[in-house]
Amino acid sequence: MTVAVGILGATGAVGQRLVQLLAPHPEFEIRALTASEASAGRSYGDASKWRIESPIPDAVAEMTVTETTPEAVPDDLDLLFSSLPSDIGREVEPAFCEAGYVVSSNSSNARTADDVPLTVPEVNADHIDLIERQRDERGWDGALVKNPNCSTITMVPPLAALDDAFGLDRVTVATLQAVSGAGYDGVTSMEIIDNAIPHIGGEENKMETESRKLLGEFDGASVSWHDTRVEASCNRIPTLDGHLENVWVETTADATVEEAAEAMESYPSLELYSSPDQLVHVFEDPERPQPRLDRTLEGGMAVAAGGLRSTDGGLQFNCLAHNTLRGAAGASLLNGELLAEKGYI
Ligand SMILES: NC(=O)C1=CN([C@@H]2O[C@H](COP(=O)(O)OP(=O)(O)OC[C@H]3O[C@@H](n4cnc5c(N)ncnc54)[C@H](OP(=O)(O)O)[C@@H]3O)[C@@H](O)[C@H]2O)C=CC1
Ligand SMILES: N[C@@H](CC(=O)OP(=O)(O)O)C(=O)O
Repeated sequence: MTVAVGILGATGAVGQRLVQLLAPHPEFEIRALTASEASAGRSYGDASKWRIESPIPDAVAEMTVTETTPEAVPDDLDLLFSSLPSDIGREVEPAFCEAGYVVSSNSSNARTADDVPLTVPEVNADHIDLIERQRDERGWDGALVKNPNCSTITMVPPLAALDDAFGLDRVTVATLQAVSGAGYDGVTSMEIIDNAIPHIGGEENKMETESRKLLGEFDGASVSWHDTRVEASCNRIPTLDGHLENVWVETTADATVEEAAEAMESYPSLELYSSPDQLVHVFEDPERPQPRLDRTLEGGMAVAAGGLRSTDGGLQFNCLAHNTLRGAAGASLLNGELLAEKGYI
């Protein structure tokens, strides 16, 4: 089976990661690349200012970038990936869905909308069937599916493992986020070198809401959000890739460190092409995980955890994931693979 795909916002930090992951994909084939008016009409190699460690794929470099409108892309595409700024995504993604395209989006708009599936396939693949309600209510032939914020994705797999085994009552998290999370033009070197910035606009609220939707129950019509309390504090630090997070949890049932580690390590992955063999890897070395050493675990698609210890009433641990792979492009790709497996494309 060949799935013809396009990438909206293909020239950006996440768009380039999508190209990197899609170019060698056995089933998905890149047929369209879009960006802003400034890039439209140029070759992808020229417009993208490729910044990824592996070379730009030759065939993709020669493709012409188009504007980001339904009229500008081929109408026989099976799937679109969207890595647009959220204000642009908010405007154009519904237009693509209305025109019949299925969109797997990484942008933050509409993530918490009642009829939009927000999925991490290993955690809540069943929520994808919200598409039925979305199509009924919006009259779309296409569909819109979201992956969560990169910081949220990093903590949710270990939290899901703890929730399944012991129940979750309260989560507190502090993040140390890489500069690539702000996009290529997001943080200047003068702002971030020799520094840390204790604010990332809107990020705390995303972690506090998206995590509860992801961990919620889907009854076939709507998602009841998990009732755990989640509190976040987000910080930018001068790493390039990989978000590291310090997490404190209060569990409903008591959990020892050994039981918690076992719950995380045995939390199941999926058989999708881009799924890691093991979703959460737990380090015993208290100095791990570290961004530079551990962000490429299982091709950047696994979550690394460590520093597990008991606290008064719960547990503390650290976790890490590659923000533009597992946290963004890889997350959208997994959702695309889930859409294919479930027959939505
Ligand atoms: N970086 C990360 O770790 C993560 C990012 N995200 C989200 O993913 C999305 C993309 O992020 P990122 O790749 O970092 O952003 P970038 O700024 O690096 O890239 C933005 C992309 O959108 C295109 N674009 C900008 N304006 C327009 C427009 N008016 N019309 C059409 N296309 C436009 C750009 O094209 P051009 O080159 O022509 O300007 C570029 O392709 C954002 O919503 C971001 O919040 C989510 C999780 C993690
Ligand atoms: N805000 C995140 C990345 C991001 O763009 O998140 P979102 O997809 O929720 O907008 C960061 O700076 O690391």
